[in-house]
Amino acid sequence: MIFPAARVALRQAARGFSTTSQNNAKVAVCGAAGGIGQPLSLLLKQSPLVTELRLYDIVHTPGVAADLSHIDTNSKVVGKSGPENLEEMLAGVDVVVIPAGVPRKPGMTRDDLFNTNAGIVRDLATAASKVCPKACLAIITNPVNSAVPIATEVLKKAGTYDPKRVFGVSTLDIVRARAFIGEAAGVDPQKVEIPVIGGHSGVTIIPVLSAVKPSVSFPKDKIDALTVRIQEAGTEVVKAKAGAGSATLSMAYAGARFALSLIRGLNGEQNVVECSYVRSDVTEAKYFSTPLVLGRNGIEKNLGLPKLNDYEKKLLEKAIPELHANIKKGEDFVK
Ligand SMILES: NC(=O)C1=CN([C@@H]2O[C@H](COP(=O)(O)OP(=O)(O)OC[C@H]3O[C@@H](n4cnc5c(N)ncnc54)[C@H](O)[C@@H]3O)[C@@H](O)[C@H]2O)C=CC1
Ligand SMILES: O=C([O-])CC(=O)C(=O)O
Repeated sequence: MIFPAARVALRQAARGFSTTSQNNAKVAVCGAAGGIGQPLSLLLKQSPLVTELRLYDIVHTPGVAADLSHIDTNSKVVGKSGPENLEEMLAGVDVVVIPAGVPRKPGMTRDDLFNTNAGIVRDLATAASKVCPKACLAIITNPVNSAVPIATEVLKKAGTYDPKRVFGVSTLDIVRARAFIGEAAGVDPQKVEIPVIGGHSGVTIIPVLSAVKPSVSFPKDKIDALTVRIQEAGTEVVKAKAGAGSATLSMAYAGARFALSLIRGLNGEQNVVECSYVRSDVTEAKYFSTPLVLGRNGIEKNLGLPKLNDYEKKLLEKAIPELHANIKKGEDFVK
């Protein structure tokens, strides 16, 4: 006979929610004092899946850590700033989330951030390769399309590269697509499922509206408008913030969702699926976002391209040359 409490514990363990040894995720946030880093760290502090939160930035992290550490959840928070403390903050963590670097101002493209942010991503990946070589890296820093190849080349040089563990975070594109489709179709956005594939900038963002669940049928002009809005949503926020940065709160929400999905996969939970920009042989582009099953080793399985209609195939054709250029720029920076 199994007691009810034991039955619940077994069921929870099977779903990866055990509160015993499985639930022991150490997460580092690099760029933790920034516009994304602070609310992202708050959301991670709220999760029972995170047992230790390490906050790193070049400035202000001790204050952010002191503040968060007063929250009555069962995780330890430490925060140190300055490059001399970077390796200590990363040592032995399971997941490194990277929202470090400058954001856009109106009139800039994500690629305009390359010169400043490329070196930041390179240095953080270098430190990770030394002190947490098995960690999953979740890169939020723009331009994501080039930042993931940069991290990859650094890890390859260090001999610690595992393509199953390096992710570009494109979750905000899915979050936005759900919000906009929910609004347009009059349905609860939380019930909307949609793959957004490709990369994370302008035409490389490909919402697969033909695959929306529950199935909705929009007229052609609405499909055009929704597609462009999802592709340009980052710019919509940059314009609205009028010089005060880009999306931070929605990105923190999306970044926390992605980091927690990674941890659920690492914990052995089944059927955790997220789209993310990763090393890929699904299209001609070396890196591409498609739905992935996340598991104990990072990517368990790449679910590949969803079925595309002719309109979406044209979007894909337009995305590939830009992805090639963005990827090459990132690779060349490290080589
Ligand atoms: N992937 C995505 O969907 C999105 C990406 N982003 C990108 O995220 C990045 C951060 O954006 P925000 O938080 O708004 O910027 P922010 O300027 O508010 O914060 C960035 C933080 O990074 C820190 N930083 C700078 N150099 C660092 C280094 N070497 N090591 C550690 N930390 C360092 C800064 O001190 C600052 O606290 C930008 O590149 C932005 O374009 C923003 C929104 C969505
Ligand atoms: O637009 C930006 O610069 C920030 C970003 O990636 C987004 O909001 O999607």
